[in-house]
Amino acid sequence: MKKGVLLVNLGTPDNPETPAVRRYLDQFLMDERVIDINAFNRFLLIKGIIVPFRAPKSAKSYREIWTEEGSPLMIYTVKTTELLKQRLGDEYHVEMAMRYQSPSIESALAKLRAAQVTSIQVIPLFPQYASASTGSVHQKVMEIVSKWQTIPAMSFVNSYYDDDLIIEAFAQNGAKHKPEEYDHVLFSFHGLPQRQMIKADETGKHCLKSADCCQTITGANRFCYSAQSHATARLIAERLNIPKEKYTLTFQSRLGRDPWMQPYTSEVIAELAKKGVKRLLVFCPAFVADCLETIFEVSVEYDEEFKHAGGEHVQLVESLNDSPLWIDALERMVREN
Ligand SMILES: C=CC1=C(C)c2cc3[nH]c(cc4nc(cc5[nH]c(cc1n2)c(C)c5CCC(=O)O)C(CCC(=O)O)=C4C)c(C)c3C=C
Ligand SMILES: [Fe+2]
Ligand SMILES: [Fe+2]
Repeated sequence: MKKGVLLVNLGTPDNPETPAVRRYLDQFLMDERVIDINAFNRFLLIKGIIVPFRAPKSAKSYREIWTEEGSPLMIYTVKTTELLKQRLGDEYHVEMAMRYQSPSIESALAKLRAAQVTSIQVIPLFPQYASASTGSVHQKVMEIVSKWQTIPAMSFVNSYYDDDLIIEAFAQNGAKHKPEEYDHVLFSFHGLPQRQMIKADETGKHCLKSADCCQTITGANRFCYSAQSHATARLIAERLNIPKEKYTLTFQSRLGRDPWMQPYTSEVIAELAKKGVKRLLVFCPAFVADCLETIFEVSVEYDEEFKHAGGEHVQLVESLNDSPLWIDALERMVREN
């Protein structure tokens, strides 16, 4: 009998045309953990404003990154799954799913059930915990499995923001670009609304109560996406000997008008260019696979904004994708569970 492993990434549209992007955004943004406002307002905002306006614009961006094999996020997630299967051998049954669109978590769990696995280890493909990403995956898996007559031993990976192999994998990808030859380094993480950051502090006494609340991990902020992001950036910078004054942590991909985690990548890029920074190296360690947010938002949009403000070049550090160290990290996570 085999042990089950379920890798879950965010999801991507089935194709880069507006109807498919609309279906994707609709399912994604109607998730109560992603747009965490009351159900009626969420319905009006998403169905009435965000999806109709955003779908054609996002579809255009998706067409820029789409390859003959499909969406980069899907390609790398499939490759990662295949490589992990090879590493783990016959003792394990590995399946892959996407939180939104396909392949669904329902279908992957059905395959694990049909394979009569004795246990299921759920690994969301997000190094830092956020309710909107990891939490949503956990909730969806629990909703489905809780309806089964017999429930196997379940385990859920929360985060791996400080895993030494993950840090090494990002650092090695960065080292290829010789960070010492850049004027400045950014660690640009996917952002979240500030209210989601505050909700992660169950004590109500820590988050945003001091300017350095995210600089150390404590009981109150152990599940804070921002504090975990700061730890990831600090560890990569230390590993590459990048001095504190030469790097900045920022948050990208803001959606809507509410305040999100700060500082915003686009504002810092413009400020750096105005200060005379010409060459900028950008790590995106919230993503384990290159996707729209890295290939398009950083390499195309931020590069344009940076040049417009007087800079010369934004260089993206490629994500973990199918790198052997990333597979080493996953293999160890599974075997040590
Ligand atoms: C790192 C994990 C992610 C978190 C946390 C997250 C939160 C979050 N995202 C949105 C809105 C959008 N995100 C979009 C794309 C996107 N987001 C992530 C990861 C996280 N999001 C990835 C990997 C991707 C790329 C997917 C791909 O197909 O390549 C998009 C769609 C693109 C666009 O229209 O800009 C939206 C919208 C919110 C609102 C949110 C938390 C509140
Ligand atoms: Fe996102
Ligand atoms: Fe904080």
